[in-house]
Amino acid sequence: AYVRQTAPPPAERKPSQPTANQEEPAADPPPQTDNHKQRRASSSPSPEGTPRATPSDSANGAVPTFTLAAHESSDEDEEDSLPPPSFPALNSAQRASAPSPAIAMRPPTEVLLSPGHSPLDWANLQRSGTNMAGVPSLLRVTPAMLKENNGRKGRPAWSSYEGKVYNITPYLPFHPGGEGELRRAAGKDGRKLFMEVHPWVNWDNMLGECLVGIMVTQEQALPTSSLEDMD
Ligand code: HEM
Repeated sequence: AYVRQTAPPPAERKPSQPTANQEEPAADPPPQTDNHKQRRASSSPSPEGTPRATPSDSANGAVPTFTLAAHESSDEDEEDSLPPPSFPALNSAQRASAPSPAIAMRPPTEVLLSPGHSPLDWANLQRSGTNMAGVPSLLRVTPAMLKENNGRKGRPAWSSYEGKVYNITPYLPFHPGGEGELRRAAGKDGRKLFMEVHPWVNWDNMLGECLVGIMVTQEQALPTSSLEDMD
């Protein structure tokens, strides 16, 4: 037969059940903040409301109430560590209802992506493992090569981000900010433009299958000066 182990002392049990006993009136409540009182008052059982267990019905009355204060403060710690709210979402009410100049840093961009070019379509294409770099193997890309591949005159559009070079050509019709905006980064380092608009976007996730290679200096690109030869 199953024999129940001796329960741990309440002080040890409490942290794993942080909210369980919050609404139970304590026999002898400790001093509390106003905020705490309000919360408790709004959730306290009324005689006409749903019947609730009274302290005498359960062992909860025995739980030391000082842990409530401990929980309260840990609550605040969690809130403090949350990241700040991000820029208003495209579909947020703040944007829709005449945003204040202080909040709207620039007007919302209305970009209509052609059918089959939604973010989900791009995600599926990336996941399919299709190599979209347009090169047979990873290259060492010199500044001159990057500049050359600017998407004009039938050439591919490359763009570098923190030393990695991506072929952004296949992504152009998928870019939620529009093809024209993305083209501004063609043939150059796009990090600054990128970070000004959407620092929350992860370019390596988005363009992993478009990786062309890494940036090197002109000298590093020369066969005679590769790292192996220098040893
Ligand atoms: C190649 C790297 C880039 C990738 C992977 C990329 C990806 C994205 C993604 C995923 C969004 C939607 C963001 C969201 O809804 O939160 C977006 C929006 C946008 N992107 Fe890019 N982007 C890139 C480069 C750029 C560059 C270089 C510019 C500007 C020159 C730019 C301008 C914009 C704009 C204006 C929007 C619309 C944002 C809005 O209205 O909230 N993007 N981009």
